[in-house]
Amino acid sequence: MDSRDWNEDQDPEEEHVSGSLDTPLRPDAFALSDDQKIEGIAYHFREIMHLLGLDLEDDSLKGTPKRVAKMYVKEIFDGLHPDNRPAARLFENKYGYKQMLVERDITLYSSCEHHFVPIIGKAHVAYIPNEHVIGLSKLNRIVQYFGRRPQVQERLTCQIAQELRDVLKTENVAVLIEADHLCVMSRGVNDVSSSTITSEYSGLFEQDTYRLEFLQAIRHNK
Ligand SMILES: Nc1nc2c(ncn2[C@@H]2O[C@H](COP(=O)(O)OP(=O)(O)OP(=O)(O)O)[C@@H](O)[C@H]2O)c(=O)[nH]1
Ligand SMILES: [Zn+2]
Repeated sequence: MDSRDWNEDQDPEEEHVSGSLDTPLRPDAFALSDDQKIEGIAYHFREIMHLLGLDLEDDSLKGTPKRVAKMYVKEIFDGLHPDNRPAARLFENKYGYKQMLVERDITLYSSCEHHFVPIIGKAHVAYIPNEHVIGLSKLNRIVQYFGRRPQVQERLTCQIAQELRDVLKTENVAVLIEADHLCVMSRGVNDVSSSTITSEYSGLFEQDTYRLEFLQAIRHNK
């Protein structure tokens, strides 16, 4: 493949207005293999470095285009590919557990889709089970999967909540994310003290009692 073909048929003026929670993807987003994507991204990243005036013969810099491309495709953006959606390990709720389960302080790494710099934070999730409970680590994996995309924090929050509702077959779900955006901290307004909180509550969590119990649980010191 000539990596310069990448993106050729996309009209840069075209507006992508999506009414759904889905990350806006091209219809042919999965037409290329990972290796083809890495080759194309490395080519273009080399061009970016070249335009910045960097010496691509330097032994520390010459591997960077490929390194960045691999990092995008295989690591920080691998949540774009549905093949990487975590399998949800469910167990029968034999114990009849009917209270809320809160998994708090889940490490969150994501990337700002406006500037392609990191979003770093914590996600707190809760649900009230019906017939099934989920393996705890799968809650972390769901957060990780949706974090590993270019994101805005609002969509990230809603995507995680929707996935939990789908997987757990219950509306009784809460998600709260508190995060620092490097695009706000290290450039632009250069504000290192502000942080961003987003939340989504559905089912019983729309009621104050449940919401407050959740908020209290995530604020409680370990
Ligand atoms: N709502 C929302 N905005 C975000 C998020 N991440 C970054 N942004 C904002 O996206 C906006 C992009 O605005 P622009 O004016 O196009 O970009 P900019 O010129 O770099 O703006 P500044 O960051 O103010 O310098 C900025 O205000 C960012 O702070 C997010 O998760 N949610
Ligand atoms: Zn940003």
